[in-house]
Amino acid sequence: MTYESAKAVFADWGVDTEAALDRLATITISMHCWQGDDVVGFETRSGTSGGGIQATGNYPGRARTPDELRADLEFAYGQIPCKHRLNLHAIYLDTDESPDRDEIEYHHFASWVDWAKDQGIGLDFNPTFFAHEKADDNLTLSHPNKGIRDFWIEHGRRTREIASKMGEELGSSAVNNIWVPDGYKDIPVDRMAARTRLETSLDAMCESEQDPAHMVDAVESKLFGIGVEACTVGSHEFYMGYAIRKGTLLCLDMGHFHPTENIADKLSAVALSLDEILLHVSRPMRWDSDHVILLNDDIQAMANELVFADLLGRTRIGLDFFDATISRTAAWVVGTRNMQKALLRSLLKPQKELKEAEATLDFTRRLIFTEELKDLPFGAVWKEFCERHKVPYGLALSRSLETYQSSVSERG
Ligand SMILES: C[C@H](O)[C@H](O)[C@@H](O)C(=O)CO
Ligand SMILES: [Mn+2]
Repeated sequence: MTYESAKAVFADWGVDTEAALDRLATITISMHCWQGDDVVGFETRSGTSGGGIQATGNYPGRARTPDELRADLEFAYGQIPCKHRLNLHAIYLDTDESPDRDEIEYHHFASWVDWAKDQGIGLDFNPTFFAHEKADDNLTLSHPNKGIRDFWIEHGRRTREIASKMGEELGSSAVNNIWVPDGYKDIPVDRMAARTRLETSLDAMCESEQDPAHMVDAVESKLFGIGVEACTVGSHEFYMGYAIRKGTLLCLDMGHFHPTENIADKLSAVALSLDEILLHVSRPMRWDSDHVILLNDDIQAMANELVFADLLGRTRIGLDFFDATISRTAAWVVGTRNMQKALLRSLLKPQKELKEAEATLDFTRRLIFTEELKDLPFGAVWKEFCERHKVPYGLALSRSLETYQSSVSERG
């Protein structure tokens, strides 16, 4: 079907495809650097990934240096309509020096900022509280040992300063997202002590005022991880309360809840108490497996909530998946485009009519509409979006992804 025919079909439903395309073009997604190298990073002194997260697979082509990662990112961005952001972790420093985590400084990341300027994109940042000998107990900011807590507090402080400078340099506020793996394999007897230590450490880490135009803090909860099955110190309730009281963003990672929980349902609930939300869009499979996101019901539900609850203006959309069994550049491209496709589908729905049906308790009409809408020609509108933004579509995309992958497969 041509775009013009599709446009007419949507117009019959009262939907303006041009308005949807224009809106989609304004939505920026923060693509995570760690899909490109299986969360290894560029430290010369770090350990294994740890912290209960695990990239599995050994597909060829893993980026081994900052230059390789940037080349892969440039290729991936070139296959995704519009400009997006890059989400960097603190282990992705670019330097000949070997600073420990409590010694990192802005200059270790300056090359990323120069590159981001060239690309015309913003950066986000994350302290890295895993893959380090001082995280081997699966306790960092909540560790009973003050020396270990202080080490991680200093790391976190530095990342806030680095994120702030990144945001200032790029003229675009960076999120500094805090996720710690802290927890217990077996049932603890003093959860309160651990949570009190985590709160005190977070307060110490975040005590310096930063200009929100340069950086904002986010806190990310989790249900459990490998090795911390019994208790995660930074649980959802812990961080929801913390974010509301302290005015930070709350990060909702789609892999960090019970498998049957509807994460999309949480958006409007937490949005009533928070100014801004950070999303880690991911795909758990039985656990926090971080599979590449599909255009599936969960992602569509998330996009629907963002659009229908008018939350796009105060939600920062980040991605969080890492699959090392497939081409890493293809993973970025397919996952990011899927997020955009879901948003486009939501923008192409007759929101007013659907809301009216619900408000008047006409649930039959709501059901008929939601089901009939599934047959609308979304693909033709997405194709138009790709063409307007000069990125490949369909088989041409497949060829482009395969050609690039062939060019990096020889990496050692
Ligand atoms: C690498 C990320 O910080 C990490 O995936 C974190 O966001 C997370 O989701 C841990 O399970
Ligand atoms: Mn996450």
